[in-house]
Amino acid sequence: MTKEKKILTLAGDGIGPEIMEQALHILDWVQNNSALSFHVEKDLVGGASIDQNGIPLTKEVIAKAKAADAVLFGAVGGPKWDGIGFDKRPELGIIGLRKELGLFANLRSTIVFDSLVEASTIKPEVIKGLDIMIVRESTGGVYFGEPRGIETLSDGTRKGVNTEVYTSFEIERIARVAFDLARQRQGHVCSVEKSNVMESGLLWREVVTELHKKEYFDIPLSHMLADNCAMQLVKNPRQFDIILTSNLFGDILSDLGAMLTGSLGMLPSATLGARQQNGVIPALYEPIHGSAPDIAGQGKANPLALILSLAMMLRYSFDEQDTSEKVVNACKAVLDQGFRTPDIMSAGMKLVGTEEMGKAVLAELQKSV
Ligand SMILES: NC(=O)c1ccc[n+]([C@@H]2O[C@H](COP(=O)([O-])OP(=O)(O)OC[C@H]3O[C@@H](n4cnc5c(N)ncnc54)[C@H](O)[C@@H]3O)[C@@H](O)[C@H]2O)c1
Ligand SMILES: CC(C)[C@H](C(=O)O)[C@@H](O)C(=O)O
Ligand SMILES: [Mg+2]
Repeated sequence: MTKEKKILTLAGDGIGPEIMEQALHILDWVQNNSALSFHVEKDLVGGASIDQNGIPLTKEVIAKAKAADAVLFGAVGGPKWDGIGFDKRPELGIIGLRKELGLFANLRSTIVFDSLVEASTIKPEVIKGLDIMIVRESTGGVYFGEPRGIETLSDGTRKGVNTEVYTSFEIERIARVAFDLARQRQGHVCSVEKSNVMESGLLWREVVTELHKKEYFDIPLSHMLADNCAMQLVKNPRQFDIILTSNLFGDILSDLGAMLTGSLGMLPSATLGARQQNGVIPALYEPIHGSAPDIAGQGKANPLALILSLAMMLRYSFDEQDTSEKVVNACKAVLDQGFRTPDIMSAGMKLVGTEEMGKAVLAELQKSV
């Protein structure tokens, strides 16, 4: 009998709760159809937590996240909380969890499913078969660097400051993740920075090159400046296998990657920390998109990015490759059958809402047993 796995679900704001509801049905199915058994606890994060507790991430939630085997996360933020200061914004819910749990490796899987080739705004022949993993550093860089803030100068004008900081330890740690993944995928790594204008970028390039020379010389490695990378991702995205990059560049390039796959609603992610003494790797799984305030509450959101994040959870946290593949294949099958939420809709397809899409995936899974 496998030990019960603890999962903390944090649905968050906007479309977060809508897509989480569908993911939880899939989780139930997994529990009933695999050796895994789950203890699922739900809590508040982001704006929902601000409304209830006055802050976006409570100590209790941090403690529950640390005690869990995995966290499944929806999305945070929205116009309701726009005026709140940076020390209390809903987005601190996710940034704080990454920092508190030491989740430094954000893996953003950018895959174009065959039946969605037409949903992308990029020509089919450019993106067909695309499979990129963006390895984004997620506990450092300009998101956390000091000094930061907004100050009023003596002449009454104001100055906003953020600082990009990377240590060689942080760069080497995330580079290892990228190289190890490349080895598993028999792939290659493109390391992306701005070493032409930023010292942190130059250090990034030096550290990655050093590590590659010492321990990963069997893996093909290239370097690219981030602005060129954005252009190359649109021009010829299949030249990439693994993109290794910083927190900020990874954030931007992964939204770009999402549109290659058809929609922000299609891109899942896993954010992992270092293995702890008890053998557990802290992990959080979330779609890369936000709370989508423009469609929240309308039952239109695409739940597939979160369901695919759940599939990543089965793979990376619970070593359930078969069940993970079943979930991915069920998502592929519903797309092959023509089910489309509005974000991926095209002529001749079957327009469905969040719930119908979730049910269609579940129905496919039920067929697979
Ligand atoms: N991890 C997170 O929680 C996360 C990530 C990104 C943005 N945000 C926050 O979300 C809020 C809104 O940000 P934004 O509008 O810039 O980005 P967003 O990702 O919420 O939305 C951008 C666009 O993509 C669409 N979209 C996103 N997810 C979708 C889905 N699953 N199905 C269909 N369409 C989808 C939205 O409708 C919108 O048009 C902000 O407060 C932002 O800080 C949170
Ligand atoms: C909400 C925000 C803090 C977050 C980020 O910038 O990391 C989001 O855009 C993401 O991509 O996960
Ligand atoms: Mg983002």
